[in-house]
Amino acid sequence: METLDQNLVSSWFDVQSVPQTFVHPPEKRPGNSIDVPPCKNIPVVDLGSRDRSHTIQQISKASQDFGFFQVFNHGVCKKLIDDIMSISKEFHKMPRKDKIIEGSKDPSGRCKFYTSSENYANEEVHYWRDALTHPAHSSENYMQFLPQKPTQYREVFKAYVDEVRNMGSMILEMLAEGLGLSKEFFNGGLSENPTLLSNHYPPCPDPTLTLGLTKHRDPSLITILLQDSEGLQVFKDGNWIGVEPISSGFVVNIGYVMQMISNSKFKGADHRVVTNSRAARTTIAYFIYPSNETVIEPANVLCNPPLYRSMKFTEFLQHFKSKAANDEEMSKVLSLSSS
Ligand SMILES: O=C(O)CCC(=O)C(=O)O
Ligand SMILES: [Fe+2]
Repeated sequence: METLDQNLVSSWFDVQSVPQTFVHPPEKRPGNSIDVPPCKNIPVVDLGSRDRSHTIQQISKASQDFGFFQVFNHGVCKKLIDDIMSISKEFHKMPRKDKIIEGSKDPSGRCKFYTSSENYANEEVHYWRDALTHPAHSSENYMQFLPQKPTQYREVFKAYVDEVRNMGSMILEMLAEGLGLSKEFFNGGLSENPTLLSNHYPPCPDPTLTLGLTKHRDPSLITILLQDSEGLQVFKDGNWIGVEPISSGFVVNIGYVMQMISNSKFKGADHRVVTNSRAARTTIAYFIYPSNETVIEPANVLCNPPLYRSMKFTEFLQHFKSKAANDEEMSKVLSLSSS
């Protein structure tokens, strides 16, 4: 039987050609669109601006038009951004056995190191990435389950998530206000379960055939992403457009949960990751998820009429896991008309 350490893309990526099990069918592979020009229209927002209502306007419009924006002047210090990026790269550079050991200290499996998608055994075609994920609260109780190597991992992680949490709250407050809801609307259960995901995409001999991640919409409220180089693409009006990395900036995208709560005023954006043949790419995603029992439904004031039915986040996730590949199907099961 194949084992994780052999399957890790980082264990064998330096091959002459792409293995057949990583070649996507023509309609899904990127082909020539690996090199789409970066899009200058995705708004880049100054979160520290004194003109708060202008900022709210900017991020609300971006959330309607693209489901994506970038932020700078966000309060997360540059050193922490550099440190979390370096420590993640170091993690993915460790010997494969160490990565597996360090990523499996949590008996409940919430800290997990894997390759391709979490569903390797059942996927038709594999993805060109390795990933480490774990809860992103900095509680002392959970620290024991995080990697101990690289030696600074826990310390850097804790400092990083403490600051990212504040930025996340600030963004959620502004999105709430932009929707006409109270500033605190997303506090509590709706944002109780932040999760970190460190993605590593090794160089690939033929990026036209492969994907780091297929077209998807995040099952989060919002996602806050740090990227070290290009590779992220957004599907907009039938075309793929590149999200250009900005120095010390974050990419923010709207997830399905926000789409449901906002009654589709804000749109979850479809995105994917393409690979490149030059250098490995590392990204760190901070997903803001509700707790499992939290009910998600369109906010009352936005219901004229409600487009989605209420459900607990766990139920939503079950639908997402079985229907994620198909947005139309997903809309059907979430919409009121299906209940
Ligand atoms: O790595 C990226 O650029 C995006 C990752 C992503 O979309 C995800 O992890 O959901
Ligand atoms: Fe994503």
